[in-house]
Amino acid sequence: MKRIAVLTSGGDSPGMNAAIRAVTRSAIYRGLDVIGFRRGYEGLLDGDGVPLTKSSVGGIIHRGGTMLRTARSDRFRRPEGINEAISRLREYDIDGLVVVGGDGSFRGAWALHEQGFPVAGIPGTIDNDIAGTDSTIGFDTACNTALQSVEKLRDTASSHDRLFIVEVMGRSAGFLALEVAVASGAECVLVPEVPFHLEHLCEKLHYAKQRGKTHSMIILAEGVMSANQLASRLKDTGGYEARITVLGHVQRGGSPSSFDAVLASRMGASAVEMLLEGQRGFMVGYVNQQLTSCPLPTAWESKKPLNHEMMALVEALSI
Ligand SMILES: Nc1ncnc2c1ncn2[C@@H]1O[C@H](COP(=O)(O)OP(=O)(O)O)[C@@H](O)[C@H]1O
Ligand SMILES: O=P(O)(O)OC[C@H]1O[C@](O)(COP(=O)(O)O)[C@@H](O)[C@@H]1O
Ligand SMILES: [Mg+2]
Repeated sequence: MKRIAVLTSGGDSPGMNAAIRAVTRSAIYRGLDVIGFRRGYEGLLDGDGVPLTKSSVGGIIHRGGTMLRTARSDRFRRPEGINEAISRLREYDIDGLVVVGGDGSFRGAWALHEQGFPVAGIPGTIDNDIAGTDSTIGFDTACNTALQSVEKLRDTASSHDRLFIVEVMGRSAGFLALEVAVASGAECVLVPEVPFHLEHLCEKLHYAKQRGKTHSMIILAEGVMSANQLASRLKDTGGYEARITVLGHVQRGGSPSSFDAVLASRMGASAVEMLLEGQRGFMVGYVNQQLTSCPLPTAWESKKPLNHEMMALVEALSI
């Protein structure tokens, strides 16, 4: 292997820059050239590659977003897109590609692998919805960003004796919502993995009030329904007046936490080492505090389970 490429794809996440830096510097350290493709698979199809050097990835480890930018690419999904991408990689003399992204990006990387192209995946998404790794790059930072906001909202909720609904990201995964709910001491958490029952939620709020609670926080993952919808259903069914806050894309920005910067650095370096060892079509994972690798389809073939003990904890600790 003489030259590898790296790209970031799907939703950005804090720590992606640290991963780009680690891939680049460890590859150069091992005598390889590195090309960065801008705007994910879209940029790969456009041939938008730039040489990455030791200095061009300097000063980025602490920066949120991704210096290579990212995109979602419909063109790439088509069979001709995959073949075109491989032609582009060959034009650039690339021997291996490192994809930093989520489950969708890994499906794309697997399609390249199935056409015989060497690929490695590094899990980068705030959703943490990737099986085969305990944590994805950006999840810890997003939890801390959301937590800061929930703590501020708790101040005003308690001062005014109010009910708040805080909508966090997660179209089909409740990892972020659950982590933030436990860390903030929220009264309720609603996640896509657990069926939602309005009556049950109203009962909970009712009993909380009876026990003397003057304010409550509901952490809602966006995949369940919007905060607006939940607020109007709570009003119609239980007569509850809720204030709502939608945290939105603020959760995707900011400097990576030390956990994410270290995770990204370790995963980036491992991806290069594993490619050099001859591994193909794999994802780097972090399981029980060890770096691991698994076949890319592990990421989406099995659904990563939510921690049910943590779900129960939200109930038990908000009495
Ligand atoms: N089944 C698939 N086959 C090929 N490419 C895919 C597939 N699913 C997703 N992709 C590519 O990966 C990109 C990023 O996927 P997306 O699901 O948006 O983000 P993430 O990787 O963060 O989950 C998509 O825009 C598309 O180009
Ligand atoms: O930035 P967009 O296109 O609005 O996407 C929002 C989605 O991206 C995420 O932030 C991250 O998801 P992916 O990592 O799968 O792209 C989700 O939590 C959220 O639902
Ligand atoms: Mg995804």
